[in-house]
Order: sequence, then C-alpha cells, then structure tokens
Amino acid sequence: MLTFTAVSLRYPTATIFNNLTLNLPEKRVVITGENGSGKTTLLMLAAGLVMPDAGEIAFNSQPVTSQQNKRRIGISASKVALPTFFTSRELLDFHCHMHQCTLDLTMAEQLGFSPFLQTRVSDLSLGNYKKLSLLTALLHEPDLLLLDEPTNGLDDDARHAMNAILSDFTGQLIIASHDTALLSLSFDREIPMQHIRGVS
Ligand SMILES: Nc1ncnc2c1ncn2[C@@H]1O[C@H](COP(=O)(O)OP(=O)(O)OP(=O)(O)O)[C@@H](O)[C@H]1O
Repeated sequence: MLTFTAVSLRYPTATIFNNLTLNLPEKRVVITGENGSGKTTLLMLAAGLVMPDAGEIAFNSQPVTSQQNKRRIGISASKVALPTFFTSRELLDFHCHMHQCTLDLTMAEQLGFSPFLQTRVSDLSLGNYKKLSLLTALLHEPDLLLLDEPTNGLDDDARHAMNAILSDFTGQLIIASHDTALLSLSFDREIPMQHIRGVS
C-alpha cells in the first residue's frame, strides 16, 4: 500500500501539494488530470525521486527512499531520463545488475524491441525510447509499478503488448494518464488530480 502523509511540495511558481494525505491500498489505480495538474510529480514523489518539502511517503509502511523499497519500485516517466551513452542492451544489463535481477528479454520481444537492443539509447526513436523506459520499470519485477502515460508514443502492436503485460502484472500498479481510452485495463480506483489536490 502506498501512502502519502501530510505531504507538501512547493515549486517556485506554484504549490503542487499542500498537506496531502492519501492512502492507496488498491491494486490498480489510475490518476487522471489535465496537463500540468501534478500527475508526474505525484509519481516522482512515490518513486522517491522528488523529495517533498514536508511529509512522508511510504510503500508497505517503509519510506519509498529506503534501500529495500528502491528495489521494489519501478517507474517509467518522461522526466526519468535514461543514460544515453549505453546501448539498450547495456542499459538493461546494468539495470538488472543494480536491481539484482536476471535479464529476461521476453518482454522486449513482446514489445517488438529486440531489433533495437544494440542501438545506442541516444539513437532510439521516441516510441522505442518509451519501450526501453517501460522495460527498465518492469524488468526487476517491482511490487509497485509507477507509469506515466505508458501508451504515449507506442504503435498499436506495442500498445496491445503493453496492455497484456500490465494485465498480467500482480503488484500494485499506479498509472498517470490523461487518455485512459488507450488502456484496455480495469482499475480499482480512478482519482482525478483535482480531487487529490482539492482534498490536500
Ligand atoms: N522541477 C520543477 N520546477 C518547477 N516547476 C515544476 C517542476 N516540475 C514540475 N513543475 C510544475 O509543476 C506542475 C505539475 O507538473 P507535472 O509534470 O507534475 O504535471 P502533469 O500533470 O504530469 O502534466 P502533463 O500531463 O503535461 O505531463 C506544472 O505546473 C509544472 O510546470
């Protein structure tokens, strides 16, 4: 279960969260909202990649920044940039080394990514970069998977494959999206950002 307790975050231009308390016990959650409403920021906080000014964010009762949770959490978001100097395969090897997992290329094959494993990350097309980002979120079999607009940039075949992969995912899944129509998934809870920020 993911919990935000009295979380505040202010950027120079705006207060994004003000004393937000939010419990997410549901397995499959989709967060909706217009551009700039704070969806990505919420996921970045949940991944421990953005620090709140105040408050605590925990997964299964431990801070998301704990060593144990770093291995349990997977995130794919455009703001999480991939190192460009690796080939895709090198990056996946490195990722699995860091997360102590064995590299299984089945998902890469499902997403139609196999022909691009030897391509340098800097040279990937937008859609293939997205696939690689999704692979880095998924390969270590996280217990909490945070996906920002997971279908953005994917062609039809890859989108179907992604939906199938996510249907089989057994951990907690939190998706941020302004276009849920492209996700053929059922969710236990849909929360508009307006509501999250309104109750904060
Ligand atoms: N590092 C930052 N510094 C200052 N402001 C930021 C920073 N990151 C995000 N913001 C601002 O915070 C607000 C929320 O941004 P965020 O990216 O979380 O929205 P979003 O709902 O994911 O948007 P989109 O649907 O366009 O991806 C925006 O006004 C954005 O400009």
